[in-house]
Amino acid sequence: MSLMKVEDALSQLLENAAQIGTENIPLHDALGRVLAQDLTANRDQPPFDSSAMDGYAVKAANLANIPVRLQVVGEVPAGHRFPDRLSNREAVRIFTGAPVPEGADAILIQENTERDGAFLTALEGVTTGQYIRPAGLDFKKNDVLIVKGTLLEPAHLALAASMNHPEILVLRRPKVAILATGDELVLPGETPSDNQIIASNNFGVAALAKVVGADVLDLGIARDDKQAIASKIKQAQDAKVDILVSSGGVSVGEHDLVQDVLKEMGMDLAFWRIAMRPGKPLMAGKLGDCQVLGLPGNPVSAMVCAILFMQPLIRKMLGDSIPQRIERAILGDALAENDKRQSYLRATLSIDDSGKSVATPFAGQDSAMMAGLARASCLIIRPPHAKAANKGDPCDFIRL
Ligand SMILES: Nc1nc2c(c(=O)[nH]1)N[C@H]1C(S)=C(S)[C@@H](COP(=O)(O)OP(=O)(O)OC[C@H]3O[C@@H](n4cnc5c(N)ncnc54)[C@H](O)[C@@H]3O)O[C@H]1N2
Ligand code: MOO
Repeated sequence: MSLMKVEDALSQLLENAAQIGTENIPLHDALGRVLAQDLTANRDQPPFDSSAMDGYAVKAANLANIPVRLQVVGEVPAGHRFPDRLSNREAVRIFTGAPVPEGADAILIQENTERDGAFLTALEGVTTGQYIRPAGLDFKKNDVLIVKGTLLEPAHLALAASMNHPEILVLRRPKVAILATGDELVLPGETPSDNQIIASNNFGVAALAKVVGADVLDLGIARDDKQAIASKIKQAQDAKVDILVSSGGVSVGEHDLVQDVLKEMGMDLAFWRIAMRPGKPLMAGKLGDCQVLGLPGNPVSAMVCAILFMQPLIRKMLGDSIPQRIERAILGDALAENDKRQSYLRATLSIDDSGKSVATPFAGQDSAMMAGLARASCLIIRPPHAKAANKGDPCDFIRL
């Protein structure tokens, strides 16, 4: 059976990915979410000419010759307003953020004054407009300040608050169900028999889904039994998940039942078996509206396929126009000629003396070895049939 090219499989998967729906959420919950509509200011900021300093609101022209004595006719803290108009040779005690009284056109900072009861002496001159923030300086009502599609960061939330939006329309988080399959698996903390191992894929794959903005439903482990697998898949359907990600049971052995069960439940198979290492048995399909990814069971294969396919799928659903980022480095070690499968080699990243990124592959690349994956900081991409490469040759990589 021929193997599909990685790039073809990925573009087919992403082509089928519809953008997720929207929901209105409180601003406090919006960190890391994707804005679903342009956000428009509901008011001017500041809404009035306001003082930028603690000091005195004055007429700049009165301070042409200093020192000069002015009468202090009132006081205006932030949140209040001076009720009258300032006359010549008058000043109003003012604090940062307070509205500038009518008739005043500058703020004299208090460090440049001497106060003497109801009078002050101005020791320095001021220019017109000094230390006044005019109304609308930051933004004006109806300005679009955060555009649709923005990944919301802390500064966006502060800005949205000052625009007077208590709630915000964002893309829903894609819901991802995660299922492990295999008689040999038990959960961490359970007691494995002599023939069993601890299931690890759900934990790594769930985390990879969460970091790109998904909600995860962990379905646990299904035994290698059609009924058991079908009942877990039914659970995912009942929860109306957007993506179902299984691991294990997608290769060619008699106990690899996942694809059969899914097809019996109505899945349209999109592709199965990719020219890549690790991850050859990767499978994808659609079960109703739900995208299905069948990851291989080997722990590194499951993680690498989740990075290469599941994460871009989630990102695409969240409107990311570049769902996968490929960077360039030079090799920190020589590599042998590659065969027909595109390889993803666990490697470390460093910076050499000239500032170039250097990717150095590990010697051991077995797809069952998790310790190495946890030490890796990138995956070097080796195209099919790549010629032997020397240390210092260029390479592509995906950052982990
Ligand atoms: N004759 C062939 N045999 C295999 C082929 C092939 O093309 N022809 N492909 C190999 C490749 S490549 C991979 S990758 C594996 C993947 O097979 P499955 O997806 O069917 O996975 P399993 O057989 O169920 O498990 C493989 C391996 O991974 C362990 N595993 C499974 N789930 C978990 C989990 N949740 N946490 C930790 N470890 C897990 C499982 O115990 C097995 O050791 O097939 C090759 N065979
Ligand atoms: O290609 Mo399989 O994914 O590990 O070894």
